[in-house]
Amino acid sequence: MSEPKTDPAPYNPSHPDLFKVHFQEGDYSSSLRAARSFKAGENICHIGGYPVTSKTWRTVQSGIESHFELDSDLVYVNHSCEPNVIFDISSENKEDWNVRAARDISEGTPLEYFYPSTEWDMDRKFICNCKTKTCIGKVEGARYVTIKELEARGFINRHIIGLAYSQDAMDNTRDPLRIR
Ligand SMILES: C[S@@+](CC[C@H](N)C(=O)[O-])C[C@H]1O[C@@H](n2cnc3c(N)ncnc32)[C@H](O)[C@@H]1O
Repeated sequence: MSEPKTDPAPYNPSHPDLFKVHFQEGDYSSSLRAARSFKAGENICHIGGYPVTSKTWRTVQSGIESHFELDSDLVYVNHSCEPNVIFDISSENKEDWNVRAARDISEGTPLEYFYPSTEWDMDRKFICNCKTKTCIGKVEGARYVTIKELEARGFINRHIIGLAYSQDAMDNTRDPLRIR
């Protein structure tokens, strides 16, 4: 005899006054949309979560070998190569981890951040559909992006900058004539 069907738990928005999930049919096509407007530089909310032992498609990298699972609707923030929000997790104090508006954002706009600003080598890579002028094409993590391309995004977390410069130094030691 088959198990009786139970209804899935109803969606309970984590920050209804700030943003809401826009559920969309199809694999991973949902997004998070602003529930009000934000000014450039404005702190949108705190980034909270719990540490996990290995990275997945939904974790965020907070250090060279540390990853955490988001505890809110922020898990629905998609990637853009020209992002409108910043995930700032550079502080050693987790209380200071915040999502900030990278520019003015109007109500209803999808909130998107640049995934390589937190991720070095992503668990699941994908072809970007952001359709911006500066699109990097395949989103794999900062390991596969040049320092110039990273710095062009304006904000990259400290652990990623450290990893990128270490990789660059190692590459230049192997090939001193290489221009990155
Ligand atoms: C943490 S989830 C973000 C929420 C996701 N869209 C969903 O519906 O659950 C990350 C996944 O969303 C998709 N995604 C995010 N940004 C994307 C982009 N710019 N282009 C294509 N797929 C994207 C990818 O499948 C990625 O692995």
